[in-house]
Amino acid sequence: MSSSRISKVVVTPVAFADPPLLNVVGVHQPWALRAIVELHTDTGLVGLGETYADETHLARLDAVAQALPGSDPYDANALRRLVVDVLGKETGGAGASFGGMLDVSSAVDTVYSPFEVACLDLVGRETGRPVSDLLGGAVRDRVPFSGYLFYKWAGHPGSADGGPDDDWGEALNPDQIVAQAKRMVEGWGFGSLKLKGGVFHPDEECAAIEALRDAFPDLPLRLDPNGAWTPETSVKVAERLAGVVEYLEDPTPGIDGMAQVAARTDVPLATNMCVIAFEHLKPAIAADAVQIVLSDHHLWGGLRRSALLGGITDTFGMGLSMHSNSHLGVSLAAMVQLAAATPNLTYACDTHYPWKTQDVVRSGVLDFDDGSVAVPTGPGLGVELDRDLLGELHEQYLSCGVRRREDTVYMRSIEPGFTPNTSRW
Ligand SMILES: O=C([O-])[C@@H](O)[C@@H](O)[C@H](O)[C@@H](O)C(=O)[O-]
Ligand SMILES: [Mg+2]
Repeated sequence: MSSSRISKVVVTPVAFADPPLLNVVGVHQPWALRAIVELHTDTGLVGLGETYADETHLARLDAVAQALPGSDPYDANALRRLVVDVLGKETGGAGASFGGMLDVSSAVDTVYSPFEVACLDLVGRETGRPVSDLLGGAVRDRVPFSGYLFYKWAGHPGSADGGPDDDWGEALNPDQIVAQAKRMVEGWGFGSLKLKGGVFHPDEECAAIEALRDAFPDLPLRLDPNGAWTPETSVKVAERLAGVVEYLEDPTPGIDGMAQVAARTDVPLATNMCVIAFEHLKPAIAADAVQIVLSDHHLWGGLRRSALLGGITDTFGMGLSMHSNSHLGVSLAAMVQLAAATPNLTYACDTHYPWKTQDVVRSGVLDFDDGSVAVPTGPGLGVELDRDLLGELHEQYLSCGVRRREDTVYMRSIEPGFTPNTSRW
């Protein structure tokens, strides 16, 4: 049993510049929000976690933060009980939604996650072992990621008061998507590519995938329209892209819809939308609705519960990949430690990392080489906060005016008639 106790908890909301990336529900706002969690111990250690920073979520994090001092960082079960208890009092256990696309059935897993990660970071620092060791040991020394391609505008309309433009340029047709992919592959070495769809008619998005196939004959490809298509359209797309994509991700909403598609195609179906909690696994497996689950420690209740998810997918012969949202280096370190200790990670992980230009961690640890990140072998997560950068990104949070992710609201401020494309085609 450790002698260290959590003595102080600091939750810092930060904002970082985000390009106008398009998706089924709208477009990314000029600023993406994250919260950095610091757990300080009475022995002078600091453990780190990172999560979403929508204001409802922040209030829940703060409520847990107030109750945490005095806790034992080794006692994950007590931490979980504390989160359940605090959220029960504060919220009645209501769920959460991020960006109008990611719903969580219970806030407990999402709130618990950054504290669990920070506790594991602390335990790793105290014992001198990387977090991957605390999850069962690394089975790989590098973690592969896929290049995440987005349709996007050249810049944020009205960016003078909205935030800085990016240097990626416009990507609204197959040639521009191929150019974006070339930059990703040349700059980062990605060995697979994922296109975020749900923006244009499926024929246009299939044409982009076919252009990527011509440009990169050897790279596995994925298309994720976040449920923009009906089951019927999904089957047609699967027929067209059979042998071209390694999987289709959430072509249509819901376990029932995915099951209808899966029954009519051999193209594997992946999800981070219809299986987002443990209670969804049984009906999805029974209906053979999905062949690949995208884990995400931010949403599935931390690293150990994500490892449990990996065991369940293995048991049922399902594939396993990893979901991402706009994130910073603490999250990347946690993703890498988890992936390192997950034997059955059957696909390269998603990451939004190339889209950001700012971070809160010291550089030089999580560099991409050949599309993969070397697993840090030092104590804990293996990353250190840069306090100047943390302060800078916190100032941006205070001044940017964004308090929650609202892709649809932001899109409507530019295209007033916009309605989300869910099940549109
Ligand atoms: O960043 C985005 O716009 C993505 O669409 C993200 O919100 C999704 O949650 C995610 O990447 C996905 O795979 O569905
Ligand atoms: Mg997805």
